[in-house]
Amino acid sequence: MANTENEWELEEGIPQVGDPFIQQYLKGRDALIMEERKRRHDANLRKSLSPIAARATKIVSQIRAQEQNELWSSGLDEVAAHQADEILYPGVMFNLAKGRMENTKLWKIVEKMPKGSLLHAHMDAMFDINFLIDQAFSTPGIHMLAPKPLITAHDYENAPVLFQYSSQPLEASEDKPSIWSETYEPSSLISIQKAASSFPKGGEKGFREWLHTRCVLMPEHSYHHHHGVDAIWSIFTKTFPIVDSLLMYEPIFRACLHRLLAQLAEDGIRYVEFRIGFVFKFRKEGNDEPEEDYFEWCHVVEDVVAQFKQTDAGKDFYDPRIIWTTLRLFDNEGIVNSMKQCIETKLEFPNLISGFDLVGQEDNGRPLVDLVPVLFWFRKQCAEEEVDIPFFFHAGECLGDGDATDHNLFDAILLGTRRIGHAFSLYKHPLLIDLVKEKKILVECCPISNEVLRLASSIKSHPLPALLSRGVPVSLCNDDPAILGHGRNGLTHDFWQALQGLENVDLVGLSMMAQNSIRWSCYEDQSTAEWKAGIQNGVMGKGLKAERLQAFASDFEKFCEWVVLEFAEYDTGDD
Ligand SMILES: O=c1[nH]cnc2c1ncn2[C@@H]1O[C@H](CO)[C@@H](O)[C@H]1O
Repeated sequence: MANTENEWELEEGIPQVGDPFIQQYLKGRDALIMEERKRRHDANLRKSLSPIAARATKIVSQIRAQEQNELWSSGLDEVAAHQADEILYPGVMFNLAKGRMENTKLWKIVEKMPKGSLLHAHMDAMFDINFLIDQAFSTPGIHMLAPKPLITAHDYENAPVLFQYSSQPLEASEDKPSIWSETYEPSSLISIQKAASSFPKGGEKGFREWLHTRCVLMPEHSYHHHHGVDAIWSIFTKTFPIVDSLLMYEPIFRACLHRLLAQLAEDGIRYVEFRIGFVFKFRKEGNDEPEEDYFEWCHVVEDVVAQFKQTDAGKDFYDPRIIWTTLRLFDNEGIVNSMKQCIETKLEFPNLISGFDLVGQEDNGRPLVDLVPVLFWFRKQCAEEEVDIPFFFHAGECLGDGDATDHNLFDAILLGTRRIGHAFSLYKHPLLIDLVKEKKILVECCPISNEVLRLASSIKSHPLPALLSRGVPVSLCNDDPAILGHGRNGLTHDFWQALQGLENVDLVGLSMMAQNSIRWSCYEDQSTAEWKAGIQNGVMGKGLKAERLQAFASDFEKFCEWVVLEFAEYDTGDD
């Protein structure tokens, strides 16, 4: 067959691959590809791989290729595949891939990989909702309230509801009309037990299911990309008050935080910088009155961390820190009040508070340029109080090209942000890309969040590779795993998506991003000069950061040894 083809081609005068000038073309082509690779984020790391890491990388890429061929094609014929909505290909949307993804060899590998630090995660969006609901039922005194009764289907889906601790006896709820009745007295407290047993759609079981749907984005929400970003944000933002109101009672918060830290450690993460919007009210155990400030909340965080570090799972975990966040849609007064609280809390808990940011939908909130006066005020105030609270701004989490949200990137950089949250629109800014590299700013990239919140419909259409190819430092983050539908804490899903969906991202690429997460961790207060030196010197530097990079290097080497042993059948030996 090949011969006949060949003969035909020769007769026609078609040059053959072996011909010297075609070979020369191919050599030039390879050289161009290699030349471009030198600009990639992981080019240097690739040159300095240990032999075992090089072998593990090849093995992982082999497994990826095999799974792409065997697992990520449905085996159904075209019509059946369409009917079953099972059209599988590498890079298929997160929620459609999730179940299958968690049963792959690639998953087993990524799960085991040491992942460094988690730098972009909203703490209140990280607690497994079913666990939270269990806690609400098992903790004495949890009550439900709503500004108006929930009657219509629309109310069930949208109306605000909250939870609150109260010392009032259970019987106090007994004779009151429940939340689901026209005669419910607005904002009166009904015990969660009564609210659940009187739930018209299936009692406690139905109540638990309903509550769960009010606290997470369902897969269908993420599929409907044509509904746009604002529509999903409107559902997304309604989840937070419910979750926060449950979470911000001391006994529940303690149980949830301890469990969360254990899950992160289990996933190979050794440090986390939590963002949390300080707009909730925190109640200490048994207190009807909420705290006025966040000192008690900070005490609890420190206490739970200390307890966790006593456990076997927590012994290698580094002390987490908190990026203080406020909402970008607040007016100046609201933002300044939060800034004052931030400084007050920093003075009291210097080791806990690491930075400042503004959260909430960027398109729907105030752009950074509007906030320049208050941000300058904050800087001055910090200087007067002799505290260092660097910025870690969200910016460019949008589809805009040249609109106000897109322009947040300019301000984030000009205002000296140390990292940028999302920077989804950065790939459209050649000058800013150069600046980000020059100023050593890291992009906290959250690929699954961007998919679910409808900025990209798949990892394949995500701007991550556009940044990596230009040598922008990136770390992968999970943003809001409990609400977005990751179904578990950790970075395995986001790492897996990048590895499986992007041919250019292999084990070296993942390792680079994990190392970056350590280099850009704000483990301790540092002046700008110290911070930059720490990043610049990396593993060769002195101090905490260098030590932790060394620890990662040794963990990663052990992990590579495991890959080589565990998947020996894929090992084709050294080059
Ligand atoms: O991806 C995000 N971009 C901006 N804000 C966010 C994102 N995820 C959560 N929040 C915001 O953070 C607060 C909870 O800590 C919530 O206000 C939520 O809207």
